[in-house]
Amino acid sequence: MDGGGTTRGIRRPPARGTRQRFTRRPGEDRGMTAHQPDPAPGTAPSPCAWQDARGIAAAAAKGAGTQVVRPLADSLGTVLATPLEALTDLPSFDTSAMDGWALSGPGPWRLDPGGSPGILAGRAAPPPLPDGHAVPIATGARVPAGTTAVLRREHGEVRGRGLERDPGGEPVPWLYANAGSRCTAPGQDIRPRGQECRSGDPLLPAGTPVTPAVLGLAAAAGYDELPTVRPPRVEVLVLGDELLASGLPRDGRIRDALGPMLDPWLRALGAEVTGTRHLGDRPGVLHDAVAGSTADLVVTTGGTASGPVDHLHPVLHRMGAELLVDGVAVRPGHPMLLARTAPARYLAGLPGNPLAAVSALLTLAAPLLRTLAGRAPCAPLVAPAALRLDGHPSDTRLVPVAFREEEVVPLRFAGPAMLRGVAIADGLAVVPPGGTEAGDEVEILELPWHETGSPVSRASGQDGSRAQTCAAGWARPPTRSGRQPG
Ligand SMILES: Nc1nc2c(c(=O)[nH]1)N[C@H]1C(S)=C(S)[C@@H](COP(=O)(O)OP(=O)(O)OC[C@H]3O[C@@H](n4cnc5c(N)ncnc54)[C@H](O)[C@@H]3O)O[C@H]1N2
Ligand code: MOO
Repeated sequence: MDGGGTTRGIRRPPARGTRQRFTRRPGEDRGMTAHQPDPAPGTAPSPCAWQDARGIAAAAAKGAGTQVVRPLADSLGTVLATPLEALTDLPSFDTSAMDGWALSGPGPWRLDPGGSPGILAGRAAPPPLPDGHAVPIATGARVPAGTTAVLRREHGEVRGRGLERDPGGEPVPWLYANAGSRCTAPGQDIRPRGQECRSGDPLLPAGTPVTPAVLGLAAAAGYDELPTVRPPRVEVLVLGDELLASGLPRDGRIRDALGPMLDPWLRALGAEVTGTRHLGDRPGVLHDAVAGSTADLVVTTGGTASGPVDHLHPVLHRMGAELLVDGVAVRPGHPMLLARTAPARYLAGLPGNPLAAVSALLTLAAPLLRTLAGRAPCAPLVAPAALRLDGHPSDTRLVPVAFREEEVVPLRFAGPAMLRGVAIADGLAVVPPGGTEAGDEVEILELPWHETGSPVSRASGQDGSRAQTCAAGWARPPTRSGRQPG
């Protein structure tokens, strides 16, 4: 197992560790479990410890996911809303596992003359096979009642027996197992009905991501459609009069780096992005956009601090929104916030500095979306750091890192306003206050583009149950990105 104290490398420790990490301290359990009373407006601790902020975000939307039944073809990339039970036995009849002959009893076996192709897959129930007889059979065909075994074609030979002739004068065909063949033992090469599952057997739990293999299993088990969790709908509101949508920075204005980044990143986290709008810095426009949004989650960028045109807090206050997280003890991104703007409607306020926005996306939006999308919590990934990771005196730091063999190395250009480091990163290291020494294990937040082919999948091969990554991946069906909300 990979949970032993001596195991090194990039790995997922046992889930028990996850729960310990989210252990609540007295007075800080607000929002940590479903069905707990909501916090009173304005009582969110400020700033909130990073792990607590993640826990609050994960728990805030418990039970808010919506079930939708979809045709199989439209279910890829979603998550099962309910357990999947077999609608049939699998196989649903005793099936030949090989091309050859169905046999009854010990050989040699009498064959019907005429060289018929015998029993083919997809045909109705064949007549019973009398003792001492054989009949040609194809892989996947129903074996007739009375069959004791299937003999593979390469293990048998058809020939006459002495001078025996049929009424037409032709040699009577008999089937002989090849000399030394031990391939006629009872049950040989027969897949018995119900070998894989019985009707009603549980196949997959709720929360299972619908992968191509799940689609195949569901089809085999009799499903035409699946109960799935509707992907959470997210609207992105990009704030800032200084932002340009194209071209080179000019006249003190800069390119919007977050609009192009957030749409696909949110989709990779399992969301359906209904649109990205640029609102500038007008409080009335922001108010109307947030209040009028029908999205499950509104993600705003910028405006979280207390500058002259930072309107997010006043707008949320005017709306009577409930601040679940108002500032997090994390660098970068400490002004990030999470609010409930209406029942089952949330707003994640990402700071404007681009790496701070990434930090907030992973700290607040990702766990909330994971819950809304019906996905089970993901065991954290840990890895030893190749170098010392400098820490903040009192806050958690999130540092872009690259996987190198079985370690992670911190990357340059990791300032709050920079994206150069994270653009080549495999994950963000979670550096506790005070920092870590070279060789210390740190938690890693994976980035969705390193879901496959990374050392993660190799390291977690010791335990297949933990081989899934936290990201939802890039395989979701195309979205209506850019569409204005209706
Ligand atoms: N007096 C204080 N000032 C600031 C504090 C503080 O604690 N006290 N915190 C700083 C930190 S940390 C951050 S992060 C920012 C957060 O600011 P806002 O969320 O209000 O963001 P803005 O002021 O709108 O923008 C900050 C910065 O980011 C640039 N930006 C904004 N949007 C985008 C975008 N879509 N693409 C690229 N760059 C963007 C914007 O031009 C600013 O340079 O507050 C600090 N101030
Ligand atoms: O959150 Mo800010 O970007 O740390 O500087």
